[in-house]
Amino acid sequence: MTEAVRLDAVSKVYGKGQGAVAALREVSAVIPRGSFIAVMGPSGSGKSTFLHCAAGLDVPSSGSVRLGGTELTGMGETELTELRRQRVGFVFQAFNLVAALDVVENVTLPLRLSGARVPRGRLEDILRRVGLEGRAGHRPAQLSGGQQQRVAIARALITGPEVVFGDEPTGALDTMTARDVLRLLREVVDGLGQTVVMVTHDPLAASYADTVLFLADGRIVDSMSGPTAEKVAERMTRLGAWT
Ligand SMILES: Nc1ncnc2c1ncn2[C@@H]1O[C@H](COP(=O)(O)OP(=O)(O)OP(=O)(O)O)[C@@H](O)[C@H]1O
Repeated sequence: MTEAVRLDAVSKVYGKGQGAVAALREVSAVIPRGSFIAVMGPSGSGKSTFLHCAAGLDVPSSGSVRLGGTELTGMGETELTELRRQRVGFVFQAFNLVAALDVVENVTLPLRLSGARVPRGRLEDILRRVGLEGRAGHRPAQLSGGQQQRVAIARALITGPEVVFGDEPTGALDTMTARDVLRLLREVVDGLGQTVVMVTHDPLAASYADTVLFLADGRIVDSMSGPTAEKVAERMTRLGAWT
């Protein structure tokens, strides 16, 4: 097994003194390359903090994060920015597209920002995979929510990242559209060998993953392979998420 991401005893404390909050407490996890991982847990359990530390968006208070063998802890902000631009992709709940740019311009933005050439073949392949080949010249406002999230997924894939991180990527979508987007994420794992790590509140979304990690109070308290929506919901209820 090759490791895409490895966290060793990662802790994150926000604030100081009396007001300090331990968002992560010595979390260790290995994310295998080519796997689809969902991160679940009650509100405030540390899911976003986990994702941000794993992706180099946030710096742990202690412990080690490695992306494909590269140690992130100790890196300066310039180095981290470069790493985020070239080696990871992000998909957010709110799509975060640039309204004034069309589909192709949004998708290729990460490459253009780093001064890289846009490989035509890859652009066409990715647009086809996400089902947007007929929409290349459309602006975000001319697309449905599901289509906008497909643009965001294409933008996350264009640099050929080692890992795509999703923070509630289906949180703003209706159930049917969310399913389409989840199927697409599953396809990029199965078809492209992409690694995907996704935070979600939704047991159905988590059921598309290979493995679900459950966080509670800043710790990984459980994991589940071959999840079903029912089993995930049951586990979440036991964690007190919905009481
Ligand atoms: N920038 C911050 N400053 C202070 N405390 C923070 C900050 N970010 C998160 N926290 C705290 O850290 C803990 C974990 O937050 P985090 O956002 O990681 O949880 P979460 O599981 O993603 O929550 P949710 O499901 O509600 O989005 C919470 O107690 C939160 O209030």
